[in-house]
Amino acid sequence: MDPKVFFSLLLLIPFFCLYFKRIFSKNPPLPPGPFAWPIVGNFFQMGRQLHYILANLARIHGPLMSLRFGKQITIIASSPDAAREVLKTHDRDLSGRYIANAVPLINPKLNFAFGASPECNDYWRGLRVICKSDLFSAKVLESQNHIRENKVSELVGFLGSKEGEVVNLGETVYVTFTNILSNAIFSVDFFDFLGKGIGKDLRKLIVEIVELGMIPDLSDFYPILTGLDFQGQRDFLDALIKEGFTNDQISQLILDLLIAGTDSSSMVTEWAMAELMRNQDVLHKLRDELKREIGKEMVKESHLAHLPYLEACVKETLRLYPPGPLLLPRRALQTCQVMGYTIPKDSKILVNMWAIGRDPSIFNDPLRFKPERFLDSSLDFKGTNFAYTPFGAGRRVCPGQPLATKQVPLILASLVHSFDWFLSGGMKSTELDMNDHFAITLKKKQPLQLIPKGRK
Ligand code: HEM
Repeated sequence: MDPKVFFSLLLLIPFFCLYFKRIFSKNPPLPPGPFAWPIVGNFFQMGRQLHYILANLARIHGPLMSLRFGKQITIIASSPDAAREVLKTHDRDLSGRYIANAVPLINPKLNFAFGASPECNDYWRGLRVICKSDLFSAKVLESQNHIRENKVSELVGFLGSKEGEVVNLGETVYVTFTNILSNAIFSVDFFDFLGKGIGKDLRKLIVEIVELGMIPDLSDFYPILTGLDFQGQRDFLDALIKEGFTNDQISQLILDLLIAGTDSSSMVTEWAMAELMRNQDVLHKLRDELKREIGKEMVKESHLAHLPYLEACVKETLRLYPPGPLLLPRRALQTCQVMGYTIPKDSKILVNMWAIGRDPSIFNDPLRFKPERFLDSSLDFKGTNFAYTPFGAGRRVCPGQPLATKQVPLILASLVHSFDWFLSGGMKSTELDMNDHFAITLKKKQPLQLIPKGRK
């Protein structure tokens, strides 16, 4: 046989195998998706801005789509119905966490993790219960509101000292979000606004994990925490110790909480401020509400319940810029059938919440920052309406949501109420770069640089 014909036939074998497998398989097919090349699959169709690419592909292939990367199958849900199937109807089967081999969120020595726990095992269950009752319950959060208000007043003090100077807004509020969490657990600040303090290396460590996907040396981190001897606030730590968690496991848990909770909250605040700078009419409405309800006082948590426009601004920011645009990747614990398609065991599952939030068939004029759309809307953060679940839903729903939805509005309101803000270098608000950069979380590509001026 002519070698050319022979090699062409050889190349066709995988296609024939796939064809016959599909014809004779008893299972329904995989969800539709773009053509996958042998071995590399859809690798060359992907890129860094995965949320955009997946949204465009879903327009062609539908709300439940599959991609292949080598042997790995990835399923993407891109509509409220598909999200409901993944996060509610098949929540149990799809409640594993998919962790890429390169990202070492699970310490191999401990074989222990929380957000990165590969399945909902006893460790994970124990941690969820303790977090819910001893860190994020309404009672605990209420008893710690002085911590958040103190940290926010330090933030306002620091920004006051920077009047007329350019500040990197995201990095500045990041310090406050970190110290809120470190004080809630240990009664200590991890670092100050100059980056000095016991947790000074923490930022570098988290950037390595979250943005660069690098394998950091966690052994530097554990002594920082264990060295603290768990002083101060004891309830959360006592509950963990009582349940038999070791110091190393507790350190790993704190690292998980810091990774999941601090960047996400600072990003939302940064995006919200960027949108307020671009939409001065919204900024003025928000200011009017704050002035009406609070007068010249500092913003307190007790004010938040009376600030519906502030809440709408936060919700609108989370619609356009969910820090987890694809939520956190899940993993199929077993093969199951969803919307008439087969999802094989160990598939990676993504929910494109970013695409759902920008879908014109769900949200009118979706690219406009229009908080008013949330004023008379029943959409909330509970994860029951699948057109809007920035905190996820089901078993793996964000446990930090009760804290996040207190601290983000508190800080945003304080920034708006206490300062006038100007863009650096005389930039006009229409020139503000709103491009994003997606690396696990959705960052602003150009950090927001603003100049504060205290309001009288
Ligand atoms: C605006 C802020 C935040 C947003 C938008 C957010 C969003 C999310 C999302 C989408 C998930 C994945 C849910 C799923 O798989 O269905 C998640 C998981 C998680 N979040 Fe948050 N989060 C925020 C703040 C926080 C805070 C403040 C903490 C804690 C201090 C936190 C701790 C966690 C943890 C531990 C997980 C993993 C839960 C698990 O796998 O069981 N998050 N978050």
